[in-house]
Amino acid sequence: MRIAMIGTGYVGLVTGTCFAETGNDVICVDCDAEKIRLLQAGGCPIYEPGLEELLQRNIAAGRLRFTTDLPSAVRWAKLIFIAVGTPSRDDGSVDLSALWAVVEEMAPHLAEDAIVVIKSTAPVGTNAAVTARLRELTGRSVDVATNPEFLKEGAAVEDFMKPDRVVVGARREEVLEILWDLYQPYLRTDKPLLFMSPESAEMTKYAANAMLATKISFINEIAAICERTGADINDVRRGIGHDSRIGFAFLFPGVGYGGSCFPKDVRALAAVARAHDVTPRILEATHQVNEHQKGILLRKIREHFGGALSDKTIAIWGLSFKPGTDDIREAPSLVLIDGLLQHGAALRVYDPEAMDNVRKRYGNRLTYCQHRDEALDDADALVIVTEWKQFVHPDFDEMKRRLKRPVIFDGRNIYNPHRMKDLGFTYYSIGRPPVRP
Ligand SMILES: NC(=O)c1ccc[n+]([C@@H]2O[C@H](COP(=O)([O-])OP(=O)(O)OC[C@H]3O[C@@H](n4cnc5c(N)ncnc54)[C@H](O)[C@@H]3O)[C@@H](O)[C@H]2O)c1
Ligand SMILES: O=c1ccn([C@@H]2O[C@H](COP(=O)(O)OP(=O)(O)O[C@H]3O[C@H](CO)[C@@H](O)[C@H](O)[C@H]3O)[C@@H](O)[C@H]2O)c(=O)[nH]1
Repeated sequence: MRIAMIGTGYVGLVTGTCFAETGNDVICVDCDAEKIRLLQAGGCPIYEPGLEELLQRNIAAGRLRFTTDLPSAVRWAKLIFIAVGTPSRDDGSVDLSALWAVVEEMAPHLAEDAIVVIKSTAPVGTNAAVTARLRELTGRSVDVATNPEFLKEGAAVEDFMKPDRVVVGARREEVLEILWDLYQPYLRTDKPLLFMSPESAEMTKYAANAMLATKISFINEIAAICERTGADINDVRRGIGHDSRIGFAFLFPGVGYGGSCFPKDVRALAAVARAHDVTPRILEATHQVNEHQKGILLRKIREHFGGALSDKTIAIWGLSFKPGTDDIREAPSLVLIDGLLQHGAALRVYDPEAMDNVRKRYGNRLTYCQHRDEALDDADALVIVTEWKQFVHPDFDEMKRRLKRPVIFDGRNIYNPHRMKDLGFTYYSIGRPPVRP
């Protein structure tokens, strides 16, 4: 199948590469000329486990190409996926300007039998609006399907190759058949392709993200109650997770959800609800709890040091919004860094992949450390924001030698409080009472 992927970001690049892997001819398009130049030169603009190897293999096989020339790519392709960003506006509603720019630019170049597939997350009604606009621009009826993407960053290739399900919203059976054929290699076990209306497909994407975000805000609220009452959230989490009606997934307490999806999609669905006279009480609560949660580490740090931080040096481990990615969009680490800087603290930071992105944002206001342990040198405390695997088993003796004081604020509950107490640390975590040596 000849596929044009318009928008070569986290989703477009992973999706395009994975389509090439099953033998399709794919051309990835982006208006960012620098990104395309890097990809054409064999580089990879993002960190995503397994992606680079897959990219190289498919480029070498001649199945995967990159261009800024949207018209030529559209003329050549049978399937045209749109995977551009759909960010939030200030009021929480979705900014679809990139998607509309693509629709306007592609229209004159669409082949007679081309199918447009919206992969970007876009609110209910977008498919109908794009269909109507393409009819105006081309003077004929163009097939427009909605095929939301459910991959997670840090596990994007794995998620795309082995999806729990594929959702296709389309108005004609023939379109479904073509997309079924495309996705069949990824659905070889018992995983379904679910066919529905474009409206239901659009809602499914938002409902899935809102449900997952709500679980996280729920457990973070329970963690806050645990902390005040002497209960341990980790025991409570296990106590409820074993109930098969509840399960364990997405019930890890932490520093709030970040990333380019949950924050914006919860707000976007709330905006859609309000626009249709539905009061989105749960969605608003989910968002508010999360905003509050992003401040939890700063509150604990200030309380520990009695408010003043201007003579303190804080070490931070983990800057990306989750492990396995270099992405810092809406990362809780940024809220913490902004707060600590505002209170005058000096910061020594380390992340295995996200340092370049953080450096672009903060310049020389932070000290960037090459190695995990280097960040600890002469710091008054260590703060763990992202649970990268390499933070789980540090040398605690070395940690104590390097830190000015043996104090840890753990935003991801990666250590056992009893052990930390025995090792001589003052240890704060989420939803568990603090321990002191
Ligand atoms: N990141 C994820 O994990 C994820 C997962 C599922 C769904 N989504 C959704 O997928 C969409 C894309 O997300 P992303 O994280 O890949 O975004 P991204 O910002 O990483 O990538 C978007 C790309 O589109 C390009 N672009 C913008 N306007 C363009 C135009 N007119 N022509 C060509 N290229 C253009 C940008 O230069 C950028 O490279 C969003 O709607 C998002 O909500 C994201
Ligand atoms: O139990 C948990 C699980 C996650 N998180 C946080 O939630 C955020 C999002 O994590 P995750 O969902 O793993 O990554 P994303 O790449 O944002 O993926 C989400 O958003 C994508 C974009 O829409 C969807 O495609 C995915 O299905 C959906 O999981 C991160 O900050 C995590 O630290 C928690 O705090 N506790």
